[in-house]
Amino acid sequence: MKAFEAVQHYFHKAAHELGMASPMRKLLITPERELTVQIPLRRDDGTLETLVGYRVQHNSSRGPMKGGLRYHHEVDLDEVRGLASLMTWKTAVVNIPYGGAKGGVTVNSRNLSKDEKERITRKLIDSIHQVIGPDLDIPAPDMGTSHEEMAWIMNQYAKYNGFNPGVVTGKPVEFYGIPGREEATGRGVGLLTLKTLARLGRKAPGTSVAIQGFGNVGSHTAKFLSEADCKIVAIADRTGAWYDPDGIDVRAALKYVCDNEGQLDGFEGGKRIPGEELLELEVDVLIPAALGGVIHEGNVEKVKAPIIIEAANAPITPEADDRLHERGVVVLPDILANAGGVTVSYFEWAQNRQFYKWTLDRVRGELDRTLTHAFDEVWDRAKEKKIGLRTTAFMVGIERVARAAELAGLG
Ligand SMILES: NC(=O)C1=CN([C@@H]2O[C@H](COP(=O)(O)OP(=O)(O)OC[C@H]3O[C@@H](n4cnc5c(N)ncnc54)[C@H](OP(=O)(O)O)[C@@H]3O)[C@@H](O)[C@H]2O)C=CC1
Ligand SMILES: O=C(O)CCC(=O)C(=O)O
Repeated sequence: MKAFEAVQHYFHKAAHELGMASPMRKLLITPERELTVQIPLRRDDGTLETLVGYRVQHNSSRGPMKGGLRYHHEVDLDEVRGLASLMTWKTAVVNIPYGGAKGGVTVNSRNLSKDEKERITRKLIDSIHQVIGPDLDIPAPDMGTSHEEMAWIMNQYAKYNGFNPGVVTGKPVEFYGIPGREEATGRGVGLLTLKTLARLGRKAPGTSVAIQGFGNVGSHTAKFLSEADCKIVAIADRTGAWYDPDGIDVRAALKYVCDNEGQLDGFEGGKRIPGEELLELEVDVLIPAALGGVIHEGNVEKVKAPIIIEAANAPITPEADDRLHERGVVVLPDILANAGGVTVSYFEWAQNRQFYKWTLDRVRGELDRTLTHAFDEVWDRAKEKKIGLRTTAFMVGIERVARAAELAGLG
């Protein structure tokens, strides 16, 4: 199943539980606008490459559309469509006043110099500046992008539309960003992992955790959970996976990637194992925090963890999700588990609009409160109605979006 079809599958499952009629389903599932743009890239060596970029604006019923920008060689329109629609349900589950969007450029971000990344980012904004804006569509970081690209977006957008820092979130803290955005997704994943453990009557200290992906989300998740005395037994990035049943020294791993261009290659704090084996380890908690579709029909029977927290977007295919559900594996779905990032993006946007600075304590406090509320709502309803956590999270999101669409007169 392709990315957008997979999200539609979950949508229809939840819409069925809600008894939603098909005209409303059609309205909510159909993206409002999709843009495909050409990005000519002059490489540092003078050669010309033509890249393709996308921005899909899925739904604006609840407010300006919001979602990250991914630079990855597997990006295509279908993937961006799927991710954009996930954003619609994610912002609704945590009840922040946004719709959903996502963007991407098909390029291997690891093969780009900083100057090349800057040229790509500015060209992309040249092509989409009319359809983004603080009241329209607000990009943010995702795989392969960081605060640097967000600063260039703010600057390039200003050339067309004037200074307005609320056009993009995830900016450098000293350049209209907010303290705590960089850690926010991982902090949220960590916090909701602890809440899941607590609801299952398990204690955090000593809980073994394997994390796939050691970029923004994976590394901050590892840090948060190791500080909560969980035992991080495996970590991985594109260069491989590292395993130590006694626990990896997360601080050493963080320092290592900091000193080695963001990658774990050469890290000596664990036994090197093939990347795919990380997903099959006997651990209490498995946290995919990299690509989509990594748990699929081909490997789902080998996945042994009783708890999976979806830090990545769409890391489990629907076929594998069904099997995990049948086996009683607890899966905390992406639209709830990784919503910490967009939640703090909302705080950044609000701060930008007020020209007022929030403290890190305030950001963390509000983030924890927002996520706890959303988690409790989804968990309690799922248990009460005996419906899976993913379907329940979609139901909560869909209800809010449908209600807004009706109130706006579109229903
Ligand atoms: N950034 C955010 O705020 C949010 C991100 N997400 C989702 O979280 C996931 C990770 O995003 P983010 O951390 O921002 O991205 P980053 O680009 O910061 O990091 C991605 C990480 O995944 C690793 N990776 C890539 N391919 C593989 C692979 N085949 N096997 C193992 N590891 C791999 C990368 O390794 P390497 O460095 O070697 O390339 C890197 O460690 C994505 O699914 C994203 O959509 C969700 C919500 C918000
Ligand atoms: O911070 C944001 O606005 C979006 C983050 C994102 O792309 C995501 O949650 O998948």
